[in-house]
Amino acid sequence: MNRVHLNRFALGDGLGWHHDNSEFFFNLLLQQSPSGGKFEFVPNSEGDMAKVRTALQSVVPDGFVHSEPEELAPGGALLFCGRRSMHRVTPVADDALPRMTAILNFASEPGGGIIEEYTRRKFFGRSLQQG
Ligand SMILES: O=C(O)CCC(=O)C(=O)O
Ligand SMILES: [Fe+2]
Repeated sequence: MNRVHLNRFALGDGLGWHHDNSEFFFNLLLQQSPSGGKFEFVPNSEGDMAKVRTALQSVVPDGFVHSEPEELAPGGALLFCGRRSMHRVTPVADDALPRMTAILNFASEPGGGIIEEYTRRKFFGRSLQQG
């Protein structure tokens, strides 16, 4: 395992479409929002610009975007290859409960899949590195 982080998505928070640079992650759902805050993905989009462009359009064909299973409840988990399949978290639309996840990222080589300074700041708003 190369990295662990906790995500908390409150009202209006989401995460845009992206591919991860880790090999895969274990995503433990701690709390789900009643509305929005859904994990969505486009299977096998890595290197497929047509799929990437389609996902970025406002209207996508039926069945193009997949979602985490409806029955995934807090305490449930996903094993996901975020390098291979573009994914996002839709904005949370309810201020009663934030979506909260614990993400364990795995790399096959020591030091692999480390996220760069720019991405750390964009994702997390801060970084341990100075400057
Ligand atoms: O919090 C989630 O459910 C997914 C987060 C994610 O895609 C990531 O941390 O790279
Ligand atoms: Fe991700």
